[in-house]
Formats: sequence, structure tokens, C-alpha cells
Amino acid sequence: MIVTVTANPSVDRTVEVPTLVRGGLHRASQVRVQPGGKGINVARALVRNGHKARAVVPAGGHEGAQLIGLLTDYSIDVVHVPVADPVRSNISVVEPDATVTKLNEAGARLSPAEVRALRDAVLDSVAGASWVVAAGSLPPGVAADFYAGLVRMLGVEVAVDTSGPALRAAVAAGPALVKPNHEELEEAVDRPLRTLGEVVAAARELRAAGAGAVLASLGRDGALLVDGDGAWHAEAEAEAASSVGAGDAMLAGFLAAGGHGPDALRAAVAWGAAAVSLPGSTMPTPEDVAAHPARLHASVNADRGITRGS
Ligand SMILES: Nc1ncnc2c1ncn2[C@@H]1O[C@H](COP(=O)(O)OP(=O)(O)O)[C@@H](O)[C@H]1O
Ligand SMILES: O=P(O)(O)OC[C@H]1O[C@](O)(COP(=O)(O)O)[C@@H](O)[C@@H]1O
Repeated sequence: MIVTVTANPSVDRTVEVPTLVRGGLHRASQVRVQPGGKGINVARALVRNGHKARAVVPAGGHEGAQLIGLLTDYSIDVVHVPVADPVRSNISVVEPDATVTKLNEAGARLSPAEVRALRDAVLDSVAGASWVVAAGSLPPGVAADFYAGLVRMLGVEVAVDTSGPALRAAVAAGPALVKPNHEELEEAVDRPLRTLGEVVAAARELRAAGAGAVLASLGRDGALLVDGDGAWHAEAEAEAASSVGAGDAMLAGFLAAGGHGPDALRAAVAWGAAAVSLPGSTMPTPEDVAAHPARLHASVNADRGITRGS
């Protein structure tokens, strides 16, 4: 079983519009309401592919009730930590060419007692877990070292997918795995990364700072895995519909395939490509994954440039 922790969940609304014009009126052609937040999405992808997942979710207000209600449609073991502030709503605007514009709220403010309750719920939920995934931004009231504290406290392999100061703090705590995307990795090393070679060098810096392995997602360029045994690059073709949640599906695929090494990277990239081909943050089925086989390159082409965006 894999346990996920989403300190800042959301009710995701994905709105499709013909073209996004700043200041304009848009009539949405499609609206999807789905449970969101990175750990929740990882759990959704896992159960869709026959794996067991437990999701620890702080949720309050009407929106929290809506989120917990939406989650009952999935076979996820949900550990609900009641909090006072309402769950946020994140809006993704998707255009026909799959360009996504995201509007993410800061999220529910957690009191010190609620932060303790969330941490205790995680500690009480991890018995028998093969991995714990700590993922997404931290809401107001939660210190930047929250995920770092979990890494230090849990006697289980922890994968962290977050950004900014929370990522830096988590890396220093020595997690088994971090999953930055291109922008998050650039922010972590504070410089632009234009080639695969530069991404490998940046990932090695995160390893030197404490991360066991770095799984860097690179949109249409697939992903790079850098661990103590080497560096690998894999990619898969996809006709992109919506990149929302693709990174979460990718991390789920990596862990479902064991969470280590090039075979897990190949699975991760297939899951990511399958997710990006589906609307909203819909998670892929095994058939969707099988339709997006990934190529594992014999070596990393260090000079190859990276395409920006998904
Ligand atoms: N246009 C695309 N074509 C093929 N695969 C894609 C595309 N966009 C994303 N992916 C897959 O989804 C994964 C996650 O996408 P990415 O945008 O890097 O992550 P995040 O959603 O975390 O920002 C990538 O590593 C890749 O496997
Ligand atoms: O916690 P953050 O960084 O605001 O991100 C939360 C958002 O990211 C998502 O988990 C999607 O993740 P990705 O597109 O980065 O894979 C949404 O479900 C959610 O609204």
C-alpha cells in the first residue's frame, strides 16, 4: 500500500474554452469537477491501476464535504482530518491546443492544532506502507519544513513532490525520492536548465544536498531519473489534451513499478503520457498506459535541448 499526504487539497475545476483572451468573456464548452491536490491524484492513479492507496486529507467547510464526497467515487482509503477553513478550488483553463492556464488558491489556513492533527494522522496511517508520498504546496499556517519533518519521522521511503522552500527543506531531510518538474528544478538550483545535461547536473546537486533519487519530469521531453547508480532518460508520444495531473500520474507510475531504477522510469513516463492524453485531471487506466509505451534511451543525450511547457 502507498500512503499519500496532501496538505493542500482542492476541488479542481477544469474549464475548456475556445481561446483564452485576457479581460474577455468566455463561455466554457466543458467543465469538469474532480478531487485535486497532488497526493490525491497520485492515489487516484494508483487505484485506477489496481494498487492500494490511502490518502490523508485535511478538509473543512462545504468544499471539504464536496471533496470527501467526490473521493467516495474512487476506491481510495481516505483518512479525513477535519479542519475549520474550507478546501480551496483550483481552476485550470484548457484551450483546444492543450494550453493550460492554472489559477491555484493559497488554500485553507491550518491552525497549529490542525497541523499537529494532520501530522499525527500521517504517523497513524503508515503502518505497512511501502512508500509515503508527500505532495503539493503547503497551505497558510503550515511551516515550510512540514514535509521535511515527515521525512525525518517516518521509517518508510518518502517521495516528495513540492516546490520552493518546502522542496529545499525536504531535500535536506534526506527523502528517498523527489519529483520536481522543469520549473521546480530550475527554482531549486536557481538557474535556467536548457539541456538534458544541465538537468542531470541539477539533479546531482539535489542528491548531494540529501535526496536519494531525483525524478525530473520534463513535459513532452519525458523524464530523467538520477540516482546513485546513474542517470536515465525516457519519453513517450502523446496527443496532449490536458497536462493537469500528468506529473502526479507519472509519480504514481514510478512507485507502482517499484520506485527504483530505469524500469520504473519507463513505467512513469508511460503513465504521464497516458494522463496528458486525457481531459481534465482524469487518471489513466491500464489500457491507456499500454497505449503509450515509453522509450528508455541507451544513454542521456546531454546536449539535447528541453522544450518549455507540456
Ligand atoms: N506533451 C506531452 N507529450 C508526452 N508526454 C507528456 C507531455 N506532457 C507531459 N507528459 C508526461 O507527463 C509527465 C509530467 O508532465 P510535467 O508537465 O513535466 O509534470 P507536472 O505536471 O508535474 O508539471 C512528463 O514527465 C511526461 O511523461
Ligand atoms: O498544491 P499546488 O502546487 O497548488 O498544486 C495543486 C494542483 O496540482 C494538481 O495536483 C495537478 O498537478 P500537476 O498538474 O502538477 O501534476 C491539481 O490537482 C491541483 O489543483
